[in-house]
Amino acid sequence: MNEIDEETAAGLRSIAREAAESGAEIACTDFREGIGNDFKRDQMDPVSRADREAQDRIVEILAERDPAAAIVGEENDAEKTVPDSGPAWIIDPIDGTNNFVRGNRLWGVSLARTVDGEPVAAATVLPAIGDTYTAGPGVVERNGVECSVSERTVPSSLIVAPIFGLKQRDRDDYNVVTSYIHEELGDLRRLGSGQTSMAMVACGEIDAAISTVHMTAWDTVAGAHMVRAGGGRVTDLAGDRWRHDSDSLVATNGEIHEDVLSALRDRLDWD
Ligand SMILES: O=P(O)(O)OC[C@H]1O[C@](O)(COP(=O)(O)O)[C@@H](O)[C@@H]1O
Ligand SMILES: [Mg+2]
Repeated sequence: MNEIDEETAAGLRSIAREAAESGAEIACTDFREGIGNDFKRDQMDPVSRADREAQDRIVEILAERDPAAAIVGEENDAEKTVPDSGPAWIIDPIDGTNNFVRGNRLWGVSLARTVDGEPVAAATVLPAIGDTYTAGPGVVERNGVECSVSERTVPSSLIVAPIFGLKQRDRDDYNVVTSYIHEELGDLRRLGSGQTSMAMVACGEIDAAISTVHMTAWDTVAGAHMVRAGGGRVTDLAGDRWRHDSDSLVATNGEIHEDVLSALRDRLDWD
């Protein structure tokens, strides 16, 4: 973890929350208004005016409050790569756009602040549900109340979210992961928002989130930081510490981590 002093960390966390809330306010004006949307890669990859305008507003705020930091963002022409040196913000103006454009409340505005590629603060705001998750080094809060990962270890009690699998090419892996969950664990949650899924792991609402493939920084960095801040563990399938450029992501409450990794590796014939 990067060494930054407590006051700086608290300031960055508060900027993250304020900027995410401002983005959320913009997005909410279009929610359930039947405004329509375009598509990027395919029909399961929508983008709306709300995504673009929320990101623009967030960028404005960050440029004013933290001008030295680079900005990485999902939409518009923002930089797409997290810099390995110096400060940066990573923005997903709407994580869960498929839910958003259908009028489903499960979408969030998510921000992470990194130093040298490692997160130091994060916020994920779910305005339509009313939950706000924030994290600094070693602490995660939901609506201002400190939280932690679950303590569940019994396989049949675990609820796990696959957070990948929209792309057809990932469906074989996705089927392996869902079979594992159905055959060995308690239940599956597929929320349509990776950031929300990881915030929920951080606060013990679910027990793990899994992707067997690389995911973009705006879908992952804030959530991975929250899981660690809540006492959980985030690695790749090999068990190495997860980074924004890792080729897979396994985020758990920590207790179950080795068992989940080993079950996944067995089922994926992974070496
Ligand atoms: O399977 P893929 O294509 O990597 O997409 C998975 C990602 O898509 C999402 O469900 C939706 O992301 P956006 O709504 O920001 O486009 C992410 O939360 C999720 O983690
Ligand atoms: Mg998005």
